[in-house]
Amino acid sequence: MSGTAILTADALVAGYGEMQILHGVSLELAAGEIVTVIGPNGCGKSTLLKTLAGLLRPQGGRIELNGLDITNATTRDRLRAGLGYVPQVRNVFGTMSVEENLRMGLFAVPGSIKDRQNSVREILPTLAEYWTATAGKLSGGQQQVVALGRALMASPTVLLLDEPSAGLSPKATSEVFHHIREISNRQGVAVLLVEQNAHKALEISDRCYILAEGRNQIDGTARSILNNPVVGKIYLGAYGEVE
Ligand SMILES: Nc1ncnc2c1ncn2[C@@H]1O[C@H](COP(=O)(O)OP(=O)(O)OP(=O)(O)O)[C@@H](O)[C@H]1O
Repeated sequence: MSGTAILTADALVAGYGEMQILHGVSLELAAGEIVTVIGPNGCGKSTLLKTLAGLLRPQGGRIELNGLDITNATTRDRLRAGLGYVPQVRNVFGTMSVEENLRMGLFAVPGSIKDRQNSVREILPTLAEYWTATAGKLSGGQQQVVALGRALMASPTVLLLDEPSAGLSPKATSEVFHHIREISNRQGVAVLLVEQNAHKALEISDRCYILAEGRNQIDGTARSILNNPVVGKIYLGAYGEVE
């Protein structure tokens, strides 16, 4: 990793009731980095993001954001400290307009709605095309951009994105990934991405963590993971032929 860590997870243990899913997962994220977490179905990728976002209380380990211990902080406090989260499903308010969806992004943090909306529209100019539309009537790709926009309203320093390409066409996936790259490049936001679409995600990523059975397996630069034939065969093979 280059630069100082903005988000650190150390030896996270978490799960659901008696069922432990994460058995000591650790990771670091620096400002402006895009880092992808990949791994087999059910290995705990979404559980990791939920734990970082504060939806699941860890049974062990520590999470720090900007040097602040947020291990037991509420989701609201995490949001205020600069942690944004876009879940995989139900990530827009379907009956509200795009403009109203973005307003909702500022519910827990102080700020001028108009100023923030203007700033978000500069980073995601495509929002202007469907600004007054009802969010639930938009395509999957457009809804994903709305979800990104809503998360950006709170001026996060870190964005956690759970499978932003889920259910999208290859074209829509490329567009969403382009927006993610822009958010990182132009705003210096650190992005932690969980993805099934490992190849495409790695193409826009700086680094990668591979999880298996709730544990860290391999990590390295995205390039080294993409170029490693053994890793490619085991972890990327299933996705390698998908455009
Ligand atoms: N709310 C829940 N209650 C109980 N078990 C759950 C819950 N959510 C997930 N699990 C279980 O936790 C394990 C890890 O799930 P998780 O969604 O974190 O995996 P994942 O790596 O994101 O998988 P996928 O790639 O399929 O989305 C799975 O066995 C899953 O069935």
